Amino acid sequence: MTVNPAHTALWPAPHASGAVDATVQVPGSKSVTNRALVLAALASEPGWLRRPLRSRDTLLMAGALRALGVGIEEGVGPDGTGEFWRVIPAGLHGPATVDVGNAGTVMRFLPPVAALADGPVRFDGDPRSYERPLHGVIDALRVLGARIDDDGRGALPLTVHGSGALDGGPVEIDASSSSQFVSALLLSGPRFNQGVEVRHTGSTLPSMPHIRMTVDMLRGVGAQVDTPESGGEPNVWRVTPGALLGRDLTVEPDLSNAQPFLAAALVTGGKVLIPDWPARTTQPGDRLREIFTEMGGSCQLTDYGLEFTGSGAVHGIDVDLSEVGELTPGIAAVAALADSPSTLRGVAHLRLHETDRLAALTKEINELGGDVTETADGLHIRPRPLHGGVFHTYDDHRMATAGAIIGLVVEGVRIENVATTAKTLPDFPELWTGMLGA
Ligand SMILES: O=C(O)C1=C[C@@H](OP(=O)(O)O)[C@@H](O)[C@H](O)C1
Ligand SMILES: C=C(OP(=O)(O)O)C(=O)O
Repeated sequence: MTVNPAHTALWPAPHASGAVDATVQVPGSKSVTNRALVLAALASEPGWLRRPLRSRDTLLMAGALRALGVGIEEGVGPDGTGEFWRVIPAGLHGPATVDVGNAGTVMRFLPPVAALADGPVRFDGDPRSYERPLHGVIDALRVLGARIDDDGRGALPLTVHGSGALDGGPVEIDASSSSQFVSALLLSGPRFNQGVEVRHTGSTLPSMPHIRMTVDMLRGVGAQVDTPESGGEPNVWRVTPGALLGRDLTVEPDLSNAQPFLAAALVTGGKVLIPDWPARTTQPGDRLREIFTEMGGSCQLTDYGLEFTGSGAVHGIDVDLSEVGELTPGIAAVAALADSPSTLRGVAHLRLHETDRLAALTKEINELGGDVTETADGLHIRPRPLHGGVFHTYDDHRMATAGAIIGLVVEGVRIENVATTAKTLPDFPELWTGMLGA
């Protein structure tokens, strides 16, 4: 967790002069867009993604698939339907080079795709990508028949020597450091000769909604998937080999990226409407309805979207976030402004996210006068009056949005490298000032 010396720009986080009252159109989900791209690339016919997220992580995914030979055409649909991407699957070819940036979805979901290519595919990325766990994918692919050159650390950089096909079959992995290991193997599973049976052997498994999203989207393109929830064995997922359909999919708004805007209503006692909030979704951000209600707000899901209202009071919370880890920075920011202490649990794996999120949140909130301590698997947050100062982001988009939440009620917060929000929400500064009516 080091401050990036290349990023000295400081963004004065806007201070809210009163209760916010805004409608915020949140761009598409990163997790849905990148799964949809992979599934469309592996399909046996062209497909469409409407309102895809255009951000660093999704453009890296699209760029990588193009490098492997997949056609991705971009366009704008008729009035009101927004942008679309048309994905035209093709034979997957190496040699190719993939830049994963610091995108967990790209570094985990694409090595199994590369194993199906007909030549070597080299994976590289940001310095932080070398530290993020990948052993679950590398070891599993070797068991399933792939040849991979790496430096033995179970991490990037590496080369997958695709041979045009992969045997597949049963494999055991420990996915306690990232659910994306499971998702990665399942997404390409229909294209393995024997399909895949993934058995998770670790003691914990984070981010279950994201695994459900993978299963749901696989079924949506015609794959047969057996899961623990559909009567299978606990911790075992089975994907049958078979062709995938091309789909016409409209991407839901990113509910985790809706978080700072909902938080704005909560901490200012205001009101925010997020249009197109899905009535049914696998996105973990949907849990915010419950979490932010417990922290003092109230919400109503209507045909227009989610209307979230702050009461003026912000309460602490004791909550297990293991299923929804990516919400932790935003919840920690709200908790630092609450009227009682909070305990956030079940998120030890966040130490290996974009940055060590537990250390980064502790340090940055405490430097504004807060009282946060790290626990073995989370944070203990005792609210104290905060003051302005620099909020470092460590190349982590969710640190930047967490700092912005605090800046709404604490004057003089300056966010270092707010541009890091481009990972999943390039328009964040404009959406944020727009919400405040600036
Ligand atoms: O599959 C996905 O789209 C994601 C899974 C989660 O990863 P971990 O299980 O590694 O936390 C989540 O934190 C990440 O933002 C997106
Ligand atoms: C953990 C995250 O991303 P990634 O997909 O890179 O793991 C995140 O977006 O909070």
